[in-house]
Amino acid sequence: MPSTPDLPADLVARARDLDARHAAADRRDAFHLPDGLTYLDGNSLGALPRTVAARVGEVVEREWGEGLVRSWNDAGWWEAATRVGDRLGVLVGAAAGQVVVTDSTSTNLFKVVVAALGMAGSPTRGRVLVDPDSFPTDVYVVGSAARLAGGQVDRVAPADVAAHLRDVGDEVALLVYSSVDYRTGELWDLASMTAAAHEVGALVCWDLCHSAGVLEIGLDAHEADLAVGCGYKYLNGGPGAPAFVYVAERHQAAFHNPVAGWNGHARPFGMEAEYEPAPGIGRARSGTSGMLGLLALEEALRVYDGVPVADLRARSLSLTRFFVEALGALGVDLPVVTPADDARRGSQVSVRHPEAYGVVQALIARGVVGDFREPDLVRLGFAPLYLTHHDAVVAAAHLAEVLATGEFARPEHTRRALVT
Ligand SMILES: Cc1ncc(COP(=O)(O)O)c(C=O)c1O
Ligand SMILES: Nc1c(O)cccc1C(=O)C[C@H](N)C(=O)O
Repeated sequence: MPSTPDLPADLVARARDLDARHAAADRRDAFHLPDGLTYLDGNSLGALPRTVAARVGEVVEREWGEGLVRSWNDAGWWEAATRVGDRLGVLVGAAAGQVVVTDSTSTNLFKVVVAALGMAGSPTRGRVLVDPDSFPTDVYVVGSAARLAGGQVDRVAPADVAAHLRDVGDEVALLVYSSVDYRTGELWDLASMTAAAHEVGALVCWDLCHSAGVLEIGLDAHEADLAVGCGYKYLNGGPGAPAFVYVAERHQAAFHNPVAGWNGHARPFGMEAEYEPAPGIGRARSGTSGMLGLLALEEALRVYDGVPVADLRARSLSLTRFFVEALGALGVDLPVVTPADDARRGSQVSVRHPEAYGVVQALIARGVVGDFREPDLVRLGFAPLYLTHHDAVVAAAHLAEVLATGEFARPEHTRRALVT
C-alpha cells in the first residue's frame, strides 16, 4: 500500500482544531476500524460497532441455543421489530409507535405505495410521482407497485415537482422522493415538498436511506406521511440489516399492508381464518423478521445513545465542508457535484472524473475506501460518528496523488468488479 503523502502542516493543524471543536459527537472508539484504513463508504455499508459481535454471539448461543423457542417471549424477540423501531424513530424525529423495523427498503416501499394508493380514496387520484434519478430500486418498485394497484407513475425531477403539482395535483396520490440524492449528495427540502404535496391533497413517502442517522429529519415536526429507509448505512446495522418503515399515526388506520402476513395481524397467535390488521404500526409487518440482523441493528444503535443528532449534523457538515476546502488547498480541481450550501448538502462529497472508476480503485489500493457511481462519480461518504477531520485531510491528499500520478489509468484499477 503506498504510504500516506506528506500532509500540509496548516491543514493538519486546522483538522486538529475542528476535531476538538466537534469532539462531543466523536464515537470513533466505539467502532472497529481496520488499522491504516480511511473508510469513506459508510453510506453504502456502515462500520462495525465494537459491541455488536458479542451481542450477536449472545443471541446465538444463549437466546437461540439455550432459550430456543422460549426466546420469542423471554428475550423479547416478538416485540423487537417495534422496540427497535421506536429507538430508530428518535433519530428520524418520529414519536413512538410509528416506526417498525422489518424487511428491506425495497419491500417496505412496495407496501407503502400500494397502501397509499388505497388511502388516496378517489379513483381519479392515481398518480405516483417519483424522481427518475432516484436510487434505481425506488423507480422499479414504484413502477411495479403502482401498476399492480391500478395507479400511474409520473417521473418528475424534484425541481419540477411544484410545477407538476400545479398542473395535475388533484390527480396525485403520492410522491416518493429521497431526502438525500445517493449520487450527488443533494439534500432536498423535506418540509416544503411535504407541505406542497399536502396543499393538493397528496401524500409523501420519503426514502431516508442516505439521511437517517446523520441529519435532523423531523418526520413528525414536518407532518410527513410515510417514510422508508435502510439499517445498514449510517445506522451501522451490518450487511443486509433490516430496513424500517414509518407510517404517521394519523394514517395508520387506513394503511392496508398488501403483504398482509400473520406478523401484522391483530392476534397473530389466534391463528384465525381472516386477516385483521394490528391496530398500530405493527400492521406494517408481514412475515417473521431475521432476529440476528434485527438484534444486531438494535445493538448498533446504542452507539447513538447520548449523541444528539444536531451535534452529528454539525460534525458531518464540518467534515464535508473541510474536505472540499482541503481538495482546493491541495490543488484538486475536479468538479464537486455536491452542493456547497450547508442547507442543501447531505453527508457525502461526490466529485466528477471521466475515469472515476479507476480513481476509486486507486484510492482503495491506497487504503481510502469510497465508491464509484455511474457514470463518472467518485462518491465519498462522511459518517460523522467515526470519521475525523484528519481522515478528511488524508483522503484529500491521497486523491491529489492519485490524480497527479495517473494511477487511476492502470489496468488493475480499471477492471470492473461485480459490486462497485
Ligand atoms: C436511496 C436508496 N433506496 C433504496 C435502497 C435499497 O435498499 P434495499 O436493498 O434495502 O432494498 C438503497 C440502497 O441500496 C438506496 O440507496
Ligand atoms: N445494499 C448494497 C449492497 O447489498 C451491496 C452494495 C451496495 C449496496 C448499497 O446499499 C448501495 C447504496 N444504496 C448506494 O447508495 O449506492
